[in-house]
Formats: sequence, structure tokens, C-alpha cells
Amino acid sequence: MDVITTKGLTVEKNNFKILDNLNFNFKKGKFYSIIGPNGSGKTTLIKSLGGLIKPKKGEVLVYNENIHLMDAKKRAGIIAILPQNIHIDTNFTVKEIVEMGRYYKNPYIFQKLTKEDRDIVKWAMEQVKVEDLANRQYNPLSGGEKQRVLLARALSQKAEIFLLDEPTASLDINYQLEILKLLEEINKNFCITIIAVLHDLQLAAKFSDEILLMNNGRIYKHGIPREVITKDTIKEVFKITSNIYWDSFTNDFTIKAVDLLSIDNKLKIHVIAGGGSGVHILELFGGNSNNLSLGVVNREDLDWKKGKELGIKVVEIPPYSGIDLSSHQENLRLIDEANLVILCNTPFGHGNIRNLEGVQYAVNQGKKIIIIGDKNFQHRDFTENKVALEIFNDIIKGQRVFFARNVNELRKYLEEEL
Ligand SMILES: Nc1ncnc2c1ncn2[C@@H]1O[C@H](COP(=O)(O)OP(=O)(O)OP(=O)(O)O)[C@@H](O)[C@H]1O
Repeated sequence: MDVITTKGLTVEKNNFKILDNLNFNFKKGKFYSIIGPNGSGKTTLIKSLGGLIKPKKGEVLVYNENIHLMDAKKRAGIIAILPQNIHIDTNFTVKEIVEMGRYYKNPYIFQKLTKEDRDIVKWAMEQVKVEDLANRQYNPLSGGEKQRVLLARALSQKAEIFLLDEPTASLDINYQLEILKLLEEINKNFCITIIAVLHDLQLAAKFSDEILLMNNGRIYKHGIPREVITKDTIKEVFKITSNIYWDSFTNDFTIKAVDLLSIDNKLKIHVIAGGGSGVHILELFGGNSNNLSLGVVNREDLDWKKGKELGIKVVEIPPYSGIDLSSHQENLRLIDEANLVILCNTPFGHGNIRNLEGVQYAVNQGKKIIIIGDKNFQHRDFTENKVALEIFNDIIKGQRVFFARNVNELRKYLEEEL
């Protein structure tokens, strides 16, 4: 069921379109986060949804009724707005503040709440565990406690929709989690629709059913967190080149900003990797998939997955099998085509020793070789009789063989080629 609908919602100030033709249906009982860069219109949207701002064009409908034509008491019985600023200039106690949630029904009955009202206030305070604070003054409370008191006030209002503008903005990480967990409980236990502006993308992803990503006054993308927070949207909207790793079990993701290496079109690079040793190197070339190739890797291996994700040419063999002659030859062919070969920090056994022979071949062809890491190879050699070490020692005698111990050194060696 739709609880709030925006139809062509357009908000303008001084001829500047803060919200531009927003059409969206908020469904009952869902947890929505509104995210987006500074100035993208998040606060204006949340205020508009609560009827605090009149649109220039379009409308906000609450259960199909225009919010600006709605009776104020009726509106307060449906929507609770939690302010961005939790510091209220008042000498009221916690209990008195929670009781204010009941006054919308009749502002003149201050201190004359009915038994039902008092029961609701008690219930609201229990839900967010502020009973112990009931007689304390509001002002000296901590930010997290204040936020809980304001949630109790919203609960005592018996509203069905909570609108929150950065409820965790002034809180440290423990309190941020506590407040969002409380909101999650309120959402699940009482089917209250939560619409919250959140700055922290990780928290938004963890707690929301749906995310609205705002950009330049428009909804750039909406949907489940995983579909909205992607490498492409983060790049487009937040201007950050990144890699995003999702844990679908916990709905957590980590975001890693990537300082991409830009390479010239004429430079062709062949990467020798395996067992995930090439993932971070391949990511550094994220935007240059045409100039890259990778070999020989087992299907389903982490490097194979990264190569496929980036759409680069990959010489592949079945999982757990050794490098057969034809894959080896294909690998040598790609080495022939490349100007430069990167050897990653890969362990070698008999199954993949041909990859090391490939690098040896590259040295003999006079190619430039960049070895990721240092000369300490022993611990990576899992062959009998230390055959791999022997080949490695031969490789490093090459004239054009260089070691890159970090990304800056790698960048330097690449720039020399341009
Ligand atoms: N009264 C106003 N007059 C003119 N411009 C305004 C007014 N209110 C907001 N704006 C502008 O509208 C844009 C969106 O503002 P809004 O506060 O909704 O963005 P926001 O996404 O919540 O930003 P932030 O993350 O910084 O809080 C901003 O560029 C802001 O300067």
C-alpha cells in the first residue's frame, strides 16, 4: 500500500530548482534511506514529505490526500517529523517531552492527559528504553539519549510514518548503530514506515529495504541497496572511483577508493597471476581493459573473476587443473603481443610453473618485466627440488626486470614506458 506519493514534486527557491519533478511511491512498512551528495536535495525532500515546504509544482499525497489540504491533527496522527537539530531550548523533563507527542490531539490539555494518553506515553518510553530517564531534564542528556527521547515522542504520537533528517549526524558510531537498530525494531515491530536521510552509505545499506539516491534535485536511482550502491553510481554521483565489495549475508559492503593507473593506448600489458594475487593489480587498470590480458588462471579463481568482471582477455583452464600445453602456448602468444609483463605475488607449484616459464620466455624476448613484491621468492615456491626458485633466479638476471614494492613504484615504471 502506498503511504506517501510524490507526483511531479518540484520545489524552487529563487528560480533554482531544488527538487525537480519527483515521482515516487513510498510503501507501507518499509525502511527507506535517502542518500546523496551535499546539496542534492535530501533535506528539502524530507521536509516536503512532511508538508513543511510547499512545492512550486506537483504534490505530496498522504494516503491519496494532498498533504497541504489535510487537517493538521490528522496529519500529525500519521506523520512524525524528527528534527535534524535535537537540541531543544527547554527545561522540560524527558517525560514531559514524550507527553508532547499526545498534545497534537488537543494542545490545550497540557498536563491533563487521559489514562489512554498516559498509557501510550509509558509504552513509548518503554520501547526505546528511556523510562529510567523519565524525570531527568532533557538538555543535559547525551546526543544518543536525546535522540531516543525524540523517538519516544514520535512513538507516543502514534504516527505511522517517521521522517528523519540525519538522525545519527551528531552521534558517535556506537550511538549511530543503537539508534538505527531502534529504528529497525520500530519499523519491523509496529510496521512504521521509516524515511530517513542518512549520510553514511554503509549504515543506509545495512538497515534500509530501499535506498533513494538523490543527485541534483532528482532521484538518480532507487531500489534495494545492492542495486543502488554500485561502482558506477558512486562514480557518477559522488565522483569517486572505487571498488565495492558486498557481503550479501550481512548486507554490509566495503568501499575502497581506487587511484586508477592511466596507461597509454599503445601500451599492452600481460598479467601473470593466480590465487587472487592479481586482483588489486587488475583493479588499478580498471578503465583500461582493452590494453590488458591475463593468464593462465583457473576458472572461478579470484583473479579469473576479476578479469571477467573487467572484461579483459583471459587465458583460462578448468578449476584445480594444471596448465596444459595449448593454454601455455596461448599465454606465450599474449606475451608476444604485450610490451610489458607483470608478474604478481603468486605462489608456484607444478600445476602453474608454466606461468613462470612464460615470464622467463618474456625476458628472453626482451620484454620489460615488472615483478610485484621483492626478491624473496622461497616462500612462494611449492615445487619439489625448488624448480620454481631456479626459474625465478634466472628471470631476475634479466636486464629489463624491475621490482615494484608498492603502487607508486609500479606507476613510475609504467610512466617510463609512455
Ligand atoms: N531557501 C533556499 N533558498 C535557496 N536555495 C536553497 C534553499 N534551501 C536549500 N537551497 C539549496 O538547495 C539545494 C539542496 O539543499 P538541501 O538542503 O535539500 O540539500 P541536502 O542534500 O540535504 O544537502 P546536505 O547533505 O548538505 O544537507 C542546495 O544547493 C541548497 O543550497
